[in-house]
Amino acid sequence: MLFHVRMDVKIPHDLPREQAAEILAREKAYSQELQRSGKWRHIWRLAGEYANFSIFDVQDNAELHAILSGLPLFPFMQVTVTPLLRHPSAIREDDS
Ligand SMILES: O=C(O)C[C@H]1C=CC(=O)O1
Repeated sequence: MLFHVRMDVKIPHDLPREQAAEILAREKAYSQELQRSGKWRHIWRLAGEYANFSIFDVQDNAELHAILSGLPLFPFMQVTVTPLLRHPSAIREDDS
């Protein structure tokens, strides 16, 4: 199942710098591992915002929830999920 996910990040200003750096390093490693696995298909920065648009390809809602709630930055994110399905006019074969 494909999901569009918007992640808006708000790290509190009073979070110690070293703690923020450690969380960001773990976030990057977690994200890149999921990208290598094929579950996190796309990640795009939204210009001018500390936010991304991502596409996930997972088994079901439960797997998506487990992945998102495991993000090291999850406590500092607002996450918006939109389930996707193939558009009847789509011509790319790998878009499902
Ligand atoms: O920077 C972000 O958009 C938040 C988060 C998502 C993946 C990652 O490495 O950081």
